[in-house]
Amino acid sequence: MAKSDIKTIGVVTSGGDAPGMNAALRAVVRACSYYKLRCKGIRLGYEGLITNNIVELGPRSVSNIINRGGTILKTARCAEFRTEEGRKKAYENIKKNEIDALIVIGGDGSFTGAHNFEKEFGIPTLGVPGTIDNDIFGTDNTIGYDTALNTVINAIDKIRDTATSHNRMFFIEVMGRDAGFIALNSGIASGAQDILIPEKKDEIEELFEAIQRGEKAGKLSNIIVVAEGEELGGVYDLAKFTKMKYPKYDIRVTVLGHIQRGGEPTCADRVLASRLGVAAVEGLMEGRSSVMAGIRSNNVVFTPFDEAIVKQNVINNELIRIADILAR
Ligand SMILES: Nc1ncnc2c1ncn2[C@@H]1O[C@H](COP(=O)(O)OP(=O)(O)O)[C@@H](O)[C@H]1O
Ligand SMILES: O=P(O)(O)OC[C@H]1O[C@](O)(COP(=O)(O)O)[C@@H](O)[C@@H]1O
Ligand SMILES: [Mg+2]
Repeated sequence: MAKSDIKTIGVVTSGGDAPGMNAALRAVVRACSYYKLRCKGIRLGYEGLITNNIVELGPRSVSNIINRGGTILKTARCAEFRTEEGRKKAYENIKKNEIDALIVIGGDGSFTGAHNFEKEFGIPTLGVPGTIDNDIFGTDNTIGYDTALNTVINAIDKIRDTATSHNRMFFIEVMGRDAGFIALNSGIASGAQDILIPEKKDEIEELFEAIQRGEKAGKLSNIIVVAEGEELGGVYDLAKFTKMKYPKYDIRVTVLGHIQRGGEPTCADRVLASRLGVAAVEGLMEGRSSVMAGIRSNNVVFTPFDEAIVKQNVINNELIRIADILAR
């Protein structure tokens, strides 16, 4: 579709919410207004496309949301959009609402859906990476990741107070689905004795060695950060095995859970979201589609959905190395 053909842009937040999605939505709406395009918000993720839950958005519709977590459009995981039938209903509503192009703020699953939709119905789609997991190729950071990291280290700092007071060992599970970005970075920032992530093959003996090293170094309490996708086992099993091996340790488990998805976005996430929201509108106006807007080395880049979905955002081995050096 040529630049001049786009008159109305639809915008949807989809998949797990992430702090900064509202800031991205605001940027999309304000950029549309700046370029004199209409903007329509699809509520409840792809479900809103299927049920025609679509609202007109103007610059004042997004007042006072830059600082708010969650998404005012709401979001969902929508099974029906995975079916051709569901996407056909979505297309009918896109036509009914005269939407010419779609901006999808979400994760890899949402981009897969957008990509399929564009291939089937020719509606240009453009992705904005919003997920706390940071598991998307084509951007240094995803929207929400920095906020989630800060939430995690604030929580672990509190746990450290009580761990130290009681000479206890804590196993702390953090989110990330199959990725260990949150675990590795929060583990370093909170001074963890060991960090277990799915990207690194871990043996239980290595965990025990890390614990022994801590003991030899005179540590009386320990924080072990475990990514939810860790293949060696979940936090409860790891705590159980450790207790069997070292009965003298007083061990507790904390699963941080959905607290990691909420809260006001950090400055870094607000700026990232603002840049990517504007880039998404401008990208569509330049005729780009089936791509994701991202920021790499401080520059806006567009990565084809095919690549963004299939390729992995790789863990920096340097971080694994320094985590090991510092836990001594
Ligand atoms: N293969 C697919 N085909 C069509 N739609 C999909 C596909 N995968 C995911 N989706 C849509 O995207 C939504 C969000 O995907 P999900 O993986 O839950 O979250 P995220 O986008 O955060 O990774 C799903 O609920 C579904 O509606
Ligand atoms: O809220 P739900 O549906 O239980 O999903 C939990 C998952 O969502 C996340 O918080 C975010 O993942 P997505 O951004 O891919 O949706 C993961 O870290 C976690 O595994
Ligand atoms: Mg995902």
